[in-house]
Parts: sequence; C-alpha cells; structure tokens
Amino acid sequence: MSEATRITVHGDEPYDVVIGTGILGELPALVGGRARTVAVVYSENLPEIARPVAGALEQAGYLTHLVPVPDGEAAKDVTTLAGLWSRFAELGVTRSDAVVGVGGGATTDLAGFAAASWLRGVRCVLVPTTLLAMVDAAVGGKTGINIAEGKNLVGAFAPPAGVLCDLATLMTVPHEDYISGLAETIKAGFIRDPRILELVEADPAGAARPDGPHTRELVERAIQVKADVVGADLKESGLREILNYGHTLAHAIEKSEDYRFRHGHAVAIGCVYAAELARLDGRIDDKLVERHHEVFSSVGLPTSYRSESWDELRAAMNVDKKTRGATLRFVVLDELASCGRLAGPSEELLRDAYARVAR
Ligand SMILES: NC(=O)c1ccc[n+]([C@@H]2O[C@H](COP(=O)([O-])OP(=O)(O)OC[C@H]3O[C@@H](n4cnc5c(N)ncnc54)[C@H](O)[C@@H]3O)[C@@H](O)[C@H]2O)c1
Ligand SMILES: O=C(O)C(=O)C[C@@H](O)[C@H](O)[C@H](O)COP(=O)(O)O
Ligand SMILES: [Zn+2]
Repeated sequence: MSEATRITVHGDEPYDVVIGTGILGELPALVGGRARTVAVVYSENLPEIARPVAGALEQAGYLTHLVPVPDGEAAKDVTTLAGLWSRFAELGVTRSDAVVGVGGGATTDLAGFAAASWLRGVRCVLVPTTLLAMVDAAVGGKTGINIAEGKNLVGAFAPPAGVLCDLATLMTVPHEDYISGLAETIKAGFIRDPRILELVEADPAGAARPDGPHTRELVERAIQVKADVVGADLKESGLREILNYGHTLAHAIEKSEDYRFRHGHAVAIGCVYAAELARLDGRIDDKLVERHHEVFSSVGLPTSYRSESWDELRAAMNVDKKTRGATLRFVVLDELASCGRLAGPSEELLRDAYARVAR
C-alpha cells in the first residue's frame, strides 16, 4: 500500500481522483453514505479485480451486486446498454443508489453512460484498470457508446462522483493495451505538459512498463492535465477540445476498422497526422513533427496507417464532434504545449498530410 495522491477535478460538483497502490479501502468514501444498493458493472474479463471491489463495498455495508458486461469495445453498444438498464431495474437501483464501473475505458464509458441515463442519473464511481482509463477515460465525465455511424456518437457529459486509480491493477494489463494508454499520456505531454515527453524520451522502455521508474509520475501528470482542462470547460465549449488532439483521424480509423483497432494506437497515428497538418500549414517546424514520430514509435506505438480507401477515411472524419456545419476542425499545435485550431482545411492539405502517415 502507498500513500494516496488526490487530484480534485473542479466544477459544479467537484470530485477527487485518488491514485495509489493497494488503495481499495478508499472506495466506500467515494461511493458515499447515501447509497444502499451498488451495482458493480465490470468487464467479464476481470472477475479477479471486480470481486475484491465488491468485497470492499460489502464490508462497508452496501448491498452489492456484480454485473458483468462483455469485454472491451464490443460492450460500448446499445444492446449492452439496454441490458444494463434491465439489470438495474431487476436489482432495484434507485435514485439514491450507485453504480461502480470497473475496467478499461470501454467499460468505464459504458458504465458511466448507463448510470447517467438510468432514472436520468444516479451516482457513479469509476475504478479504471488500464492506463488509458486512469489517465483519460474515467476522468472528465465524457460517457457514451458507439454506433455504426461513428465512435462515441451517443452519450452524455456526466462527471463521476469519484475515481479510484489503484496502480496495482496495471500489472496485469496486456502490453499492447498498456502502450495504448501511453499514447493518451504522450498526447497530454504535447498539448500541455512537456515534462511527460521528457520522462518518456529519457527511458522509453521504462515508460512502456507498468513497473517502470516513472509510472506514477506519468499517471499523475496526465491526470492533472485532464483535470485542469475539464475543470475549466466540462462541456467542450473551447479549451476542452485540446484533449481531442489526434482524435479526428483516430476515430475515423477505429470506425473503418470496425472498432477492432486499439484507441490509443489510433490516437498515436492521429497525433502524427495532426502534426503533419500543422507543418504543412506553416505552424510548426520539422523538429516538432519528428518528435511526434520518435516519441510514439520509441514506446512501440504505430505512427503510420494506410487505409484501403482514403475516401472512406475522409468521409468518416466528417462525423467528428468538433465539426461545425460542413467545416471540419482539427486541434493542432502552434508550438509545443500551445494548441490552435485548423478549421476548413483544403482537401489537398488533408490528402498531403495523409500521404505522410500512409508511408
Ligand atoms: N471518456 C473519455 O474521455 C475517454 C478518453 C479516452 C478513451 N476513451 C475510450 O476508452 C476506450 C479504450 O479504453 P482501454 O484502452 O482501457 O480499452 P478497453 O477498455 O477495451 O480495455 C482493453 C483490454 O484490457 C483488458 N484489461 C483492462 N484492465 C485490465 C487489467 N487490469 N488486467 C488485465 N487486463 C485488463 C480489458 O479486459 C480489455 O481486453 C475506448 O472506447 C475510448 O474511446 C474514453
Ligand atoms: O476528454 C476529452 O474531451 C477527450 O477528447 C479525450 C479523448 O481522449 C477521448 O478519446 C474522448 O472520448 C473523445 O471524445 P469524443 O467527444 O471525440 O468522442
Ligand atoms: Zn482518446
């Protein structure tokens, strides 16, 4: 057990992200005293993590029910969501009760939306178990599911009541899923906290392991970036868009690949693409673009992607949530840790930048 760090996310209803090792004992306080019944929604892949979570709640006196959902991205669909609503009805989850979501970002996105939509909103505490979910998905209140037309197109802004990041759970995360989370961590470095980039660059192999020397600092720094941004702009009216760096192409790749492509891997490619766009638009120099290629590839993330159809990928980008009317908008860097927007880029620019990542 290690001493926990608390990062408060400010806003109308502030909440804490609690970070440490062996800190399950902190969970009941996050769930709070009002709830009696707690539905623990967890990925069916993770019973060994979900059972102790439920145990800690039972010990604290809650009537606790384990509610498994299919693993990973496949669970972020309307059928699974409807199944959760029915289960909550059976279990008698009332407005004063709570949902606890346990798993990677797919599970926390789903559990968060199920809680936000059940009875128009019940208390939700998230226990992220992947690096990606800790540094990004579980913090900030974006919840939702995918539909055939695009990624996360149905959902709600519904901040959790608390987030518990037990770093011990990271030890069993498959390597490819771990580095997928590193992509969002590195993204936070480019948009806001370059110290993250320095830590990764100094020891890429260490950064790519959950027991690396700087894991906790990387997690805390990335969560701090997310907390600062969503605390200032929950509903993405401006600043929050920077967290979407790399995501315009990333979500198009995920959709084209039927959501069987890891989110972080797509984000790494998307960030390189955004850097290439910024270079072609005269905003950043070759060195900063090369830094993107190097830092992502140093930890084993992809920096190139060739689609069978550029037209399909290009069309998929239109449903990006930053699009306004017919105007596609990208988050780009004007310099390191300073973001601008590229609105309505020409088709030629989009294709030229793509040629540089399709190598
Ligand atoms: N809401 C947001 O702000 C936000 C931010 C970033 C990403 N996301 C979403 O998060 C999702 C990606 O999350 P992810 O990368 O965590 O993927 P994921 O949830 O699919 O989990 C990846 C895999 O890791 C396994 N796993 C999880 N924890 C484990 C553990 N401790 N030990 C062993 N295996 C474990 C899961 O069973 C799964 O097979 C995407 O749907 C993405 O859109 C949301
Ligand atoms: O929190 C945000 O805001 C983000 O954009 C973080 C992203 O990493 C995340 O993948 C998010 O789910 C994307 O949101 P979307 O609105 O583009 O679906
Ligand atoms: Zn993301």
